[in-house]
Amino acid sequence: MRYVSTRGEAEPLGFADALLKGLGADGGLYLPETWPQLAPDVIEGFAGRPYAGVAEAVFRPFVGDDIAPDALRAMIDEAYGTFAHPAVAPLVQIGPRHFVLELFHGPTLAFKDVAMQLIARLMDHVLKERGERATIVGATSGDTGGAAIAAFAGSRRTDLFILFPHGRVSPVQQRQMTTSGEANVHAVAVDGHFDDCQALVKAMFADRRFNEEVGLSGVNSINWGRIMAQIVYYFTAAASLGAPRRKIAFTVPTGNFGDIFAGYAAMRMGLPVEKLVIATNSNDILARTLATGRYETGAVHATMSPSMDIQVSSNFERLIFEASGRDAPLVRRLMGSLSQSGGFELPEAVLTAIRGIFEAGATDEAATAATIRKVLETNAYLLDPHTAVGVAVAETMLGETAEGTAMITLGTAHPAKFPAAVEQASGTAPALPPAHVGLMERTERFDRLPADLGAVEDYIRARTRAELAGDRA
Ligand SMILES: Cc1ncc(COP(=O)(O)O)c(C=O)c1O
Ligand SMILES: N[C@@H](CCOP(=O)(O)O)C(=O)O
Repeated sequence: MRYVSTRGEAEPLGFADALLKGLGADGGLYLPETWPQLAPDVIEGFAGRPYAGVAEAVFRPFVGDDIAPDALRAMIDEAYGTFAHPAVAPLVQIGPRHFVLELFHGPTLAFKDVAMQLIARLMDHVLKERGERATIVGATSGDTGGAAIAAFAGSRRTDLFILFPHGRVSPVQQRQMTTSGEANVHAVAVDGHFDDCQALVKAMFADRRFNEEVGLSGVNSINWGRIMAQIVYYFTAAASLGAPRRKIAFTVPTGNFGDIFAGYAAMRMGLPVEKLVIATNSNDILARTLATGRYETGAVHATMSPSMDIQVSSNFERLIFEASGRDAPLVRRLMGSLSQSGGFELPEAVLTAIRGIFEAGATDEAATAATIRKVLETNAYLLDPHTAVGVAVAETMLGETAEGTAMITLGTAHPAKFPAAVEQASGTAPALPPAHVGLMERTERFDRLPADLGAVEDYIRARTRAELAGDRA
């Protein structure tokens, strides 16, 4: 399988190269040249199969010959062996035809673990085969950073630099990033929003000299490997509820559009999905775009679902590429307008194509809190605020789905990652699972930097050299 850039000016790459590069040299995001197809009987056969087996079937056509089948299977088994639930991603019913897909049983209690546990192993494998090292940079609004640190901590082939917005992540999220104690891990609090962190990461990729000097790699959902890993749970969840014979809709709490794009990918691979619902908090740029056709960035609002406090939604670029019939010049024009004027107008045909598959809704803080309360009262089930955004939007969409359709809302984080918000909404304080007790007492180590490219690059250069010197010693 070859991977092409959404901006059409970077050379197509094989799986292993696309995984290590992360972002195209033209600033574009990689996508498979064609979508592999899974036949209806194969999808039906996923019901009741162990998660790792489904993952292997989904990954194989994407990975091709770049990784030997036995090695791939071993990495999949190891990655999902770190999950605390035997099903990896179990479903919980919260209404007559409404289910929450729990994606938070991994090491850092958020859905990011599903992909990060796998891609850390894949990257390490490829680097080892090539005798190379990589400097990995990541931007986080809270969860990607912790998941990346848990997955890469202690790796001798990577230095990991995670940029998070200072004062804008939950205390649990911050401790997961700042207490690893591993020398190859660097948590950096940036004076700014998540969008500033993400812009810094993209600017580092665009700086060719720096990129080559440190051997840059990325683990945000700009990396195709992240999306690929997230496709699996759309298949396992849908098949366990009767797909492809039963109709399924998904609602996805959305920020950077990576998770829901994985649902789109599953659909393109043959999974019948009635609709994909984008759920946002008051940072509702995607809901506004679907309503008006204009993608317009604005001020970031701080909410109780901080990991979705995002304006520039990276993976929307992948959707535009797809919905425009893979029109790379159009993507270049729209992304140019985004960086120059903070917005762009979607052509009518692209908007119509998107509306044919996606719907979108936004909730405010009061509705999110009310949803946490209501689901606790009716189901004795505690939602985290991000999942609650999804459940609140899904409830408004259920009436518009066909009779019998099952609605699956993605449960993206464990409520104990956001105890203050959950307690304020419901009166119940969620406790960290036993494996995480003691996290809040560990010593923190992080540095604070301005949202300035030069300062961040100098910081990384200095630490990467120190790491290399340490390795030689
Ligand atoms: C808990 C949680 N929910 C939802 C999201 C949104 O996911 P995505 O950025 O893939 O749209 C994030 C962060 O990305 C998150 O951390
Ligand atoms: N919400 C995310 C933001 C980064 O998203 P990614 O999926 O592109 O890594 C986070 O928690 O960091």
